[in-house]
Amino acid sequence: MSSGNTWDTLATLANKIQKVHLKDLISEPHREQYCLIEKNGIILDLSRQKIDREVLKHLFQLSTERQLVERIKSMFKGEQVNDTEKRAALHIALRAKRNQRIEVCGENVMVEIYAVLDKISQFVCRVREGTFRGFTNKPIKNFISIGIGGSYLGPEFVYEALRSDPEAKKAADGYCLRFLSNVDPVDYFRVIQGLNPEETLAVIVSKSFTTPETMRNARNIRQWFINALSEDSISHHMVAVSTNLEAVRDFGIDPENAFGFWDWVGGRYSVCSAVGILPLSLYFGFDTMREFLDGAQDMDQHFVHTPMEQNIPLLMGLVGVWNRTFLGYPVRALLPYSQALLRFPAHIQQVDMESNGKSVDRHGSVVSFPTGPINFGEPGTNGQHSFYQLLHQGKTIVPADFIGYIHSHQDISTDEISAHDELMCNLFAQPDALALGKTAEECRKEGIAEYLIPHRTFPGNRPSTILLLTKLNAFALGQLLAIFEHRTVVEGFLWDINSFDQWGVELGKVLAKDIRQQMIQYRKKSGQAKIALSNPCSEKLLKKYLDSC
Ligand SMILES: O=P(O)(O)OC[C@H]1O[C@](O)(CO)[C@@H](O)[C@@H]1O
Repeated sequence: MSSGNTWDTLATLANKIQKVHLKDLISEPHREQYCLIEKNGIILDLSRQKIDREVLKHLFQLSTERQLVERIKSMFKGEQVNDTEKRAALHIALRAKRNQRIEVCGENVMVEIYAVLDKISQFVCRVREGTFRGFTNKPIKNFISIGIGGSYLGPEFVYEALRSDPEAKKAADGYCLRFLSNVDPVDYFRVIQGLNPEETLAVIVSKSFTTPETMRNARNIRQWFINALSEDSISHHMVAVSTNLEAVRDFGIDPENAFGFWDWVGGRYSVCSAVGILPLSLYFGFDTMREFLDGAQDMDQHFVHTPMEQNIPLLMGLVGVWNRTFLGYPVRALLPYSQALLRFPAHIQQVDMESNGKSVDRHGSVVSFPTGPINFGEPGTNGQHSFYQLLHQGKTIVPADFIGYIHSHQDISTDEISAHDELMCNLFAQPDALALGKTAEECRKEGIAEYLIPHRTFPGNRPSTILLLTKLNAFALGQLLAIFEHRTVVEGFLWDINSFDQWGVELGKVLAKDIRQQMIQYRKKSGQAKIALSNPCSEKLLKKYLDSC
C-alpha cells in the first residue's frame, strides 16, 4: 500500500498533538464546524478527541490512498472482501429493500433474503395467532433462543434494548424470551426455570450447526421436551436457524421449520439475518423487527453515500485508527447512558475484537503497528461507581464512546429534574471531566489540604466521543448497530486486515475436542486410561479434576 508519506506525517502529527492538552484543543474557535456532525437524527461529537483539522485532513488522505471508499463499495456490491474464506461480507443486504439488486456470483441475493423474511413473518404470525401450537395443543408463549457468540450476543442485545420501548413492549405482552448460550449446565437450569415445555418453542441458532456448546444445549433442551411430552413433540417445539440445513434435518427438525442464511453473513454480523430476526420477531412481532432492519438500512445508505467529512461510522473508524495506531491507546470503553443498552458493549466487544484482533494483514504479512483495541464497557452511571476511577486517574488512557438519548423509554418526574435528566447530567459531565481534568492549582483554590493534592488532581487530556440520539426505538437501534459494525469495518480496511474471518478461535476448540476424547476414555476406564497433553502441568491439572469428581 503506497501510503508511506501520509502514514509518517500522521505519526509526526501524533507526536505533536500529544504535546497539546485536550482542554486547549477543545477551546479552538469553530471546532464544532468539523467536530459536530448531525445526520439521520444522530449527533456525533468528536470535539473531545485529540484531533484537529490537520490530523483529519491526513486521515482523509490516508483513506483515499488506502482506497477506503472503493473497498466499502466493493463490500456493498458483494465482492469477495473476506479473502481467507473466499466470501463476500454482505450483512448490509440483509436489511436492504426488497426491490434492490445485490449479486453474489451473478445471483441476486435479495430474492433469497426476502424468501426467508417472508417465511419468518408467516411463521411468526402462525405462532402468535395460535395456529402453530405445542404438542398438547397449547398456544406457545415462551421462546428459548439457543446459540453462542454471534448467534447469541446480537439478538440478546436487541432484546434488552427494546424490551422497555413502549411500542415494542406492547407487542411482546404475554410472551417470554430467554437465551441459552453457555454450555455450563447452570445456564440451562436457569433458562428452563419456571417454563412449561408445553408452551415453549426453542430456536436453535447456529451458522455451522456444529458448535459444541450450542449442539449440547440443543440436545439437552430436546431431551427436556421428550421427557415432559413425547419423542414426537419435537416438530412442535423446536425450530432452527442455520446455513447447514442438512445438519438441521439430521437433528430431527422439520425442514419446514428451518430458516436459512448464507455463508456470506459472518456470525458476529448476523443479527439482521434469521439469527436475530426469527427469535426477536417471535417475541416482539415481525413489524418491530422490520423497523429495526430499516434503521440499519438507513445507516448503511448514509455510510455508503455520505462524504467522509460528514460520515458518522467512517469518522468514528478514522478516530479509532488514530487512537489505536498513532496515539497508541490499547483499550477503548463503550459507555451507553441507557440501561436498555446493557448488553450492547458485550455485542460490540465480539463484533470488534473478533473482527480486528489480528496481527497479520490480509496478504499474510505481519503488521508492524497496533491493530484492534481491547473493547469493554458497561452502562453509565453504573460504570462511574466501578471502573471510571481508572478512566480518570489511571496510568492507561482509555478513549471512551458515550451514547445517550434525548428521550427515555420511561421517566419519573417527581423531583426538580426528571430521573432521565439526572442520568443525562452525568453523560454531559463525564466527557468534560475526562478531557479537562483538574489541576493542583484548582484544588488549592478549593482549599484542599496539600497532602491530598496529588490524589485529588485529575490529569484530564483523556479523549472521548459522544453519540446523542433522539430515542431508543427499533429504527434507531438498527442505526446504532450499523454505525458500530461499519466503524469496525472501516478500521479493518485501513489496517488492511481481514475483519471477516476468525481463525483465532480455532486452536482452543481443537484442544477442547482432544481433551473431550481423553475424558471419555478416562471415565469409561474408571481412571485407568492415560492422559496425554502437551505438558506435565496441564496433565496434572486435568487428572486432578477427573479424579476429584
Ligand atoms: O453460529 P455458530 O456456527 O454456532 O458459531 C457461533 C460463534 O462461534 C464463532 O465461530 C467463534 O467461536 C463465532 O464467530 C460465531 O458467531
